[in-house]
Amino acid sequence: MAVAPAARSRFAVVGGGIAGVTCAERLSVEFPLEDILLITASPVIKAVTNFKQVSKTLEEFDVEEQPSSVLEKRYPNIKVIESGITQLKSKEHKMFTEDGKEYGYEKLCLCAGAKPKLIFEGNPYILGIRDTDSAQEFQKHLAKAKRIVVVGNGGIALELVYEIEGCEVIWAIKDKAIGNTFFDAGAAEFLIPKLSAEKPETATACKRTKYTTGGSEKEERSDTAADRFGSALGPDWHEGLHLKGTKEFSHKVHIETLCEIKRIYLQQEFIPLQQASLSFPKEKQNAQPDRALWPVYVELTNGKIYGCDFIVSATGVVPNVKPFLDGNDFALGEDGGLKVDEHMHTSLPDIYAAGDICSASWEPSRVWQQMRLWTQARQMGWYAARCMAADSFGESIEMDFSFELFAHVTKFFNYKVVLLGKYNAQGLGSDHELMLRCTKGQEYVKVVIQNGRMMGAVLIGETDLEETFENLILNQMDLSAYGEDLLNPNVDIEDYFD
Ligand SMILES: Cc1cc2nc3c(=O)[nH]c(=O)nc-3n(C[C@H](O)[C@H](O)[C@H](O)COP(=O)(O)OP(=O)(O)OC[C@H]3O[C@@H](n4cnc5c(N)ncnc54)[C@H](O)[C@@H]3O)c2cc1C
Ligand SMILES: NC(=O)C1=CN([C@@H]2O[C@H](COP(=O)(O)OP(=O)(O)OC[C@H]3O[C@@H](n4cnc5c(N)ncnc54)[C@H](OP(=O)(O)O)[C@@H]3O)[C@@H](O)[C@H]2O)C=CC1
Repeated sequence: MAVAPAARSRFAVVGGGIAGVTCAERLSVEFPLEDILLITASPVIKAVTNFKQVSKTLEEFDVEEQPSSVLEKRYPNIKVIESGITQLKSKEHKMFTEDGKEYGYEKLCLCAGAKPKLIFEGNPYILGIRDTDSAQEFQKHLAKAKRIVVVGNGGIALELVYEIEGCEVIWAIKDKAIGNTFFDAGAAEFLIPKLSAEKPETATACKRTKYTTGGSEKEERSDTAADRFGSALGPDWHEGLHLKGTKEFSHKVHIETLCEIKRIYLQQEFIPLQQASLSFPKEKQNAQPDRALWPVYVELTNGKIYGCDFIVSATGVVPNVKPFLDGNDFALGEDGGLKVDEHMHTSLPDIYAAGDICSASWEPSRVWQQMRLWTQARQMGWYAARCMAADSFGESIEMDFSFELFAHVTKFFNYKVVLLGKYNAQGLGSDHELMLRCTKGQEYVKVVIQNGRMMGAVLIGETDLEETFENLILNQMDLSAYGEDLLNPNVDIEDYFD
């Protein structure tokens, strides 16, 4: 295809998710007289609205899907190009888009996000959930399903098993307890009863980030890069969806622990093997006492076999670096993300990265770690823009305060969940103690202590402890003298440390 002559911008950003949009907005404020180019494969952008800093590091905001024209109206020097980048030529400071155009840049920030890391990729019975389109596809399949298998033990699986109604769920996890990416076995134990309870009609109010699809009618689209690379969903993504199968019950979740999927059989492969009783002892075919026929069968590494309508692979993400960054010599982290230093700079000159696409490769604070989350996408996008500005002015810049302490507020099983610092004692070895307080059905509080200092905390329920604990982790005060009083419900901990 003939390529149109290059338009050159001083600043360009790739990606219309939270990281890219926040970066472009900040650049637009820093450089009001420059055109800021935002190139994105998605037809809508994700904008942060109603941002509120609730404490030093905890933040709340709403996220809205908007047409790019709304962003351009709010920031007249941002120009949005809706076309996927097919190739980056970093040595020439040039990018090429699907619609045959070429764009030059002086400084570029890559915010192309990540995509689901699917098991058995390519199998038509495996679904992943990332963006609005894949969530709607999932809903469509679920509406006809009697039983599904969910694989994975992180954020998406936790949300799905709780939200799905009227469909049996076989949840296959590698670990002993549910929710390994967010909490420990104690918290899992606290949450489990919710899976057998009726779901409340309306969710209880809870302070956290909210997600809305506002401002745009979804248009009919052809299969362009936009469909393949939508922005990631986020908090409350399931609220607008009807996640109901064909049955009338609320929850019916069966958990298979310490296992992975070994093999997947289509019905036409499975039935002859079963009839010949070749490799499937009857006692292991747990899930078909009714002798129902299923479109697909899953063999787990524990030897059990389940028939189901389809499988959800909620098994994490891989940063979106292929194929458009091929041919450039980026240093990659172990997780496949673009390595960035403390100034969000990749290994290549004039190229920065932020959000799910990047791997934080600086020496982090003792109580911060990267997790691919909405809040970190916003913080990184904002900070990357400030670093790009500082480099342009030849100024130095200090690491943003948001990277001092890991802080995440979310909601699982309709409980408010706050995670602070090394909430799971990540990287602390065995040299730490845990303190717990739990009231069944109400709250679960876990604190991680090392050398008398608080290193992390998990707060489930309306504990009101987040600000005090955030301060205690940040100031690293020696808490040895307080002992058990730290979690004594009869001691007003806030007054104690005022
Ligand atoms: C189902 C689900 C639920 C989630 N829930 C939460 C939650 O409750 N809390 C939380 O904090 N986080 C949550 N997350 C994670 C959060 O959504 C992501 O971490 C965050 O949105 C990442 O933002 P990003 O801007 O880095 O990437 P993305 O949002 O993925 O945006 C990437 C952008 O790059 C564009 N792009 C990709 N390739 C190209 C290309 N070649 N050329 C041009 N543009 C390109 C895409 O179109 C998109 O606009 C959830 C994720 C999912 C999938
Ligand atoms: N409320 C929130 O904050 C939410 C956040 N998110 C974010 O969205 C992104 C995508 O979510 P999700 O897909 O759940 O990713 P997560 O990274 O949260 O979890 C992935 C899970 O899949 C497991 N896993 C990985 N490979 C396999 C495999 N081959 N077989 C079985 N299990 C496997 C992982 O185990 P192991 O860790 O042992 O590898 C982990 O339990 C994440 O960045 C997540 O943080 C999503 C939903 C809600």
